[in-house]
Amino acid sequence: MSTILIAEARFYPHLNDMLLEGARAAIEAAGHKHETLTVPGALELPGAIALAARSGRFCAFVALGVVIRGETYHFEAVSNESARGLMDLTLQGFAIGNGILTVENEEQARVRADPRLGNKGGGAAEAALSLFQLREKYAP
Ligand SMILES: Nc1c(NC[C@H](O)[C@H](O)[C@H](O)CO)[nH]c(=O)[nH]c1=O
Ligand SMILES: CC(=O)[C@@H](O)COP(=O)(O)O
Repeated sequence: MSTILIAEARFYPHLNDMLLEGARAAIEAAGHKHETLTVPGALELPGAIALAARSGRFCAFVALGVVIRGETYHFEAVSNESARGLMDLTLQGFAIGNGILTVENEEQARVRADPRLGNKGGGAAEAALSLFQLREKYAP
């Protein structure tokens, strides 16, 4: 059994709670332990994961957050840079599932975050686990 770190950006707490529920359920169903850290927004997620990884305590990471389009270019900056940061870490060999929703409105986010509907938190956890398993197989 290994520990997976869930990093959550708590910008929209009620939506994040659903992502968290799905991610935790998927990790537990796979027989792993999990811990959760919280940061203010999605832009902090890659840095938080990079820092936590230095502890050497986690076999995989799940990034959870919700970015909803506003009036300015900020949406693109937060959406694209959080994804880029996570991908940079992934290509360095970290097993990371990206569960950051980038949506037009709250209803789109709700449908995707709800574990009984889109369950994107659970999907991100399963993606992290799949990369972890590949690393165990090819680069143990
Ligand atoms: N607008 C959203 C943000 N913005 C905040 C940034 O992520 C960041 O925390 C701030 O710029 C300080 O570095 N974050 C989200 O997670 N969702 C948003 O919709
Ligand atoms: C991520 C966003 O687009 C949003 O939260 C920021 O809104 P705005 O562009 O209206 O400042």
